[in-house]
Amino acid sequence: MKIDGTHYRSLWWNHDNNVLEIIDQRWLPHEFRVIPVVTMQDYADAIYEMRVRGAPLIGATAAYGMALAMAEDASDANMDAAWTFLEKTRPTAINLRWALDRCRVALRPLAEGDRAVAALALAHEIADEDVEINRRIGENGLAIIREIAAKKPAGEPVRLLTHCNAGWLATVDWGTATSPMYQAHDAGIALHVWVDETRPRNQGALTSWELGKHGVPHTYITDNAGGHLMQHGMVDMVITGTDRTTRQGDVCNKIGTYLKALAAHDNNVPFYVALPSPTIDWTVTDGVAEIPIEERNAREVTHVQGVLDGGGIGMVQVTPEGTPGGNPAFDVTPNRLVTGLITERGVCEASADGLAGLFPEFARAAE
Ligand SMILES: CSC[C@@H](O)[C@@H](O)C(=O)COP(=O)(O)O
Repeated sequence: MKIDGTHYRSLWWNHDNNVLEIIDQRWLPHEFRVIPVVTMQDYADAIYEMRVRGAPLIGATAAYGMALAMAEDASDANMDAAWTFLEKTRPTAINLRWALDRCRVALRPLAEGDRAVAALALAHEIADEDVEINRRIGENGLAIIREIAAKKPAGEPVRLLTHCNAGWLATVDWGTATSPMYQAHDAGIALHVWVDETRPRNQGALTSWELGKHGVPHTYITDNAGGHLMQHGMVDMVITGTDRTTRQGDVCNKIGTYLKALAAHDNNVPFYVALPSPTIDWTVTDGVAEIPIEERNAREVTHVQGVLDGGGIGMVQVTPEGTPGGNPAFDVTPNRLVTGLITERGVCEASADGLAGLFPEFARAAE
């Protein structure tokens, strides 16, 4: 993704200082700040405090955290301690555990003296793979957008709706839900994107920032506007990301996704989910019953961050003093509400058969 002409990933390795650098997303869209991640505590804080966020980016960050742990002490005991320390930072996005498991499986058989170099190489590999997966999701999603565009009157844009930020900032590059948007825009297809604000943390502002930087026309809307827009024929397709998708295609994503899927179903609007394969949890069948939903600090609901009238970034309280806030951060959309899953290997039905058809080796291994 380019920011004012410079290409960025959401994280990168600083070879001069031998340290990971990240874009501190807490300050976006108002300030673009880059910070180093130096200690194990920095890694845990970066994930928990959402300096990095989005399922794929959390996974890649955790892999670099494991690399730091191996550079400090490459023993089995420290590997297990780092796994536990990082895994507990955020419970819902499966990419975190997926990345930590992949590191542990690859590193365990190695001699302790070889683990630090191998762990860093593996973190780079996971980051690079994420970029390629998302590029391919973009190609596969582009085909769907093309089909919709072909049926529209000349000059009318394809109107998409997205929830949260499943963008470049939530991955290492491209984004998942936004990758088809960027590729369609770059292919000359006229688009307009409705961007849900996504309370409580307003990740829609991140999506708006990204789309703006890429020149994709968009409008920031309240979370409650989508149903109305769909009733009035103003949405051609919904695309969201996912934090964990079950083997039968139930999709757990940012709170409010389920309501968008219900509205889409009621209005015959296709509802697609952009799904990188590391986000599939092959051990889970029923998403509503089995996926742990992160409950975050109520202050994220009772307060909102933004630019203050006098300048500077600050928090304002929106509730009466003492009102309790509730903050479940994700919800589950059952597969029956999902039109299709856009993966790096192609598009499939949101079902056990659909996923097993595209990823037979993982489905078999999970049996
Ligand atoms: C490609 S990102 C997919 C999801 O991780 C995204 O939609 C989302 O819900 C992010 O939640 P967040 O709490 O901001 O980490």
